Amino acid sequence: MTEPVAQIKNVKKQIGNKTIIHGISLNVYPGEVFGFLGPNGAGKTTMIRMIVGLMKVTEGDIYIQGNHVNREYQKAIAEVGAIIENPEMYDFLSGYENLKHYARLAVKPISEDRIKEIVRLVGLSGRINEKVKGYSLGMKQRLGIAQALLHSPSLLILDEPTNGLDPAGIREIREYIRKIAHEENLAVFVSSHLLAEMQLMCDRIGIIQHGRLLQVEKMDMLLNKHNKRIVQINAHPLGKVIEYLQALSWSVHQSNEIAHVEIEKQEDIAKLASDIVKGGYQLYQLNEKHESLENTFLELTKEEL
Ligand SMILES: Nc1ncnc2c1ncn2[C@@H]1O[C@H](COP(=O)(O)OP(=O)(O)OP(=O)(O)O)[C@@H](O)[C@H]1O
Repeated sequence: MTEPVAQIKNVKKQIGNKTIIHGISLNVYPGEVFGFLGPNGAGKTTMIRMIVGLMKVTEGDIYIQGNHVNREYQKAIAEVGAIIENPEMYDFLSGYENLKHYARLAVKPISEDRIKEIVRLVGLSGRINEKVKGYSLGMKQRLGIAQALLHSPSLLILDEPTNGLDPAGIREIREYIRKIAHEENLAVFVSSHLLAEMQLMCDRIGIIQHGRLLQVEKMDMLLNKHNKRIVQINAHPLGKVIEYLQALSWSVHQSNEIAHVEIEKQEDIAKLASDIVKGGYQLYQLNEKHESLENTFLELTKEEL
């Protein structure tokens, strides 16, 4: 079993008498993009600030490559590359000069080859000698990622990396993030409030709401689980219809005077209607409802009244 790069163990955060994070535990593994998904105010930035040691945990522990973030800060932080607010870049310098400047500030020496390799990885080789002021926002983001990766960290943390980007920019960032995770065997922890974006970028996601982690799941599992096709039927008498359908091996459950039947393909709809009528029951209504991940996410994070 691969060792996790980041281990978050029962972390709590309290500010004044307000609990912002209520005991979150999760691991992030090398080579994976882990999405931290939740609505605004859920606690994503607070969690990230604790992971990078910008904020103290109230309770619990965070380890990066086995180093405790508070007790072994220098060692832990050497393994982290992060973009938390917009990366600071000098507009009047070229992308390359910016990276050179950061390389000089680094604790460990960074080779010329490493700079070139990172520039290639974020797809800026052709434009790296141009001044940053001519870059698109997406290019600036990628330069920021390059800067965060210069010292070869094991964990890359990105807080809402697609904020402010146009659809083409979002797509680019998404593709580069996936590529970097896989090529560098890097653990990437990325936060967002946008499900559609996370769906395409992440290998696993954790859903956070009101400082609680509601669910952690592999993306493909989550999609399979929630991409069920459901047919809602209203038939009479409903209880009997449900028993009858279950006896015919349909997967049925009832909610609010409606029966929900799971189907796999289009033809199942005709078969279902025909079974009900053949059983001698009255079919009043039948319609398909797509249970998407989006609905599930909205359901999960719905504000409690
Ligand atoms: N210093 C603070 N004092 C009191 N409350 C705070 C403080 N910092 C954050 N909070 C509260 O903690 C909650 C979580 O905030 P946080 O910024 O972590 O959420 P988020 O998920 O990152 O949302 P967003 O995407 O809007 O930044 C919010 O309700 C916020 O108001």
